[in-house]
Amino acid sequence: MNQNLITDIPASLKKLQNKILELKIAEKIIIQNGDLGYASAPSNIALLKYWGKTLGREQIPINSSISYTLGGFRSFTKVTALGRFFPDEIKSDALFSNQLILKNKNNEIIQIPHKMDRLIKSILFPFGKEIYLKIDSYNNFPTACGIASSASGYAALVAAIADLLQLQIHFTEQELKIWLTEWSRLGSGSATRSALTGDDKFFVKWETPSDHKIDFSETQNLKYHPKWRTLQHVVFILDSNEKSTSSSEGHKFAETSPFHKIRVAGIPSRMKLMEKGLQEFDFDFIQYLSEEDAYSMHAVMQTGEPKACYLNNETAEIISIFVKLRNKYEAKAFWTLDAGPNLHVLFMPDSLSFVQEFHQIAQKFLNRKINNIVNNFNESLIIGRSEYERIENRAHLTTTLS
Ligand SMILES: Nc1ncnc2c1ncn2[C@@H]1O[C@H](COP(=O)(O)OP(=O)(O)OP(=O)(O)O)[C@@H](O)[C@H]1O
Ligand SMILES: C[C@@](O)(CCOP(=O)(O)OP(=O)(O)O)CC(=O)O
Repeated sequence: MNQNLITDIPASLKKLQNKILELKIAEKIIIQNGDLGYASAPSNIALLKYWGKTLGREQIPINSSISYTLGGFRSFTKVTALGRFFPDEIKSDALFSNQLILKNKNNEIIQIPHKMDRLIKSILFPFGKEIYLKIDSYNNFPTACGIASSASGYAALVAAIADLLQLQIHFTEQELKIWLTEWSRLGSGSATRSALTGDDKFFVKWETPSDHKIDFSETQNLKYHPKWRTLQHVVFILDSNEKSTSSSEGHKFAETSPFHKIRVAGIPSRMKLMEKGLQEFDFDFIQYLSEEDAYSMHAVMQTGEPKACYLNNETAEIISIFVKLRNKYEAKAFWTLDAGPNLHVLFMPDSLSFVQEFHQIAQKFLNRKINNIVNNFNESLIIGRSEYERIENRAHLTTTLS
């Protein structure tokens, strides 16, 4: 097996790779030195979490998940085709991993993870060694600390390559959807939930196949009651340092926890209940299901071997403050966590004063300032330069609480 290429790709995606090859041979897709591709993808926060993968399969989750799209927390990615011959300025950087160079907003070169290198090589397989990519990518929020930067990062990268290849023209809508969601999944599981284009992608479901021999995992937007449109989201940053165990590493230990099987067995019924709660606007039930699943995922993380504790003492302390205060005010708000200590709070607009008071009390209790980022923008994945520029000018995150 070639370790540098993803081999376990679904038949539907293989078919699309063949289509790209045919288009290339027919000279309908011609990529020249300097050609560009642009995309911007939102992050997402799972309400029912993906934790653990199907053994022996590439990025097939052990359980289905549901997420809320964080339209304001975005990755912005530009890819440049370099062709076989690198310009001198790139050569002098001398830091490319055969297929790509990743740069951040300050033009600093970032180490390219092996899994990203492998993804790009696999996507560009129909082009052999004809295309090398320069990648400029940045996030408008802290990276790798539990705000799912891998979700937006990989979805934006895949979509920018789609733009470079002009797949919006060459593929049908359904083909483009499969191409984007499946390559994003193969990059980072949670990225598939950030890879849907078009309006109204607030809540997204990613389903594990019912039969584990099936190679395809479906991602789709969920129907929801229109009242959810006013849902607000803020993340309280307790620690913005990169976590020591990446989510990808953490998934590997999930099944060593005695609670893992129990959690996974309960997910199908919870999925149904959550879908119903979203359709009917049963806020209290969504609150209950989300908080329970966040606790149960972290219980699995903390009881595996080796243990991965993504939380810190402050997280537990401020959750306790949150819950006590919510009970007092009967506020419409709930918390959730990713693989990190930072607290995500989702709430209805009439509970804003509760969230502000919670913030004040939590800061007093911890005796320090707690930075927060408010998600103030709703937009799904966008592809292409003009849309990228439109979004880049508008998607500024603000810290508006108190
Ligand atoms: N803009 C980006 N472009 C490309 N890759 C990115 C980008 N942002 C983040 N990544 C990749 O995602 C990795 C972070 O992924 P990881 O799963 O560890 O953290 P996370 O996404 O914050 O975690 P979680 O999904 O649990 O919240 C980074 O180390 C980097 O490799
Ligand atoms: C805790 C989570 O955020 C885990 C996300 O895991 P990743 O998608 O980051 O992992 P890989 O597939 O290995 O890239 C929960 C979730 O987003 O569902």
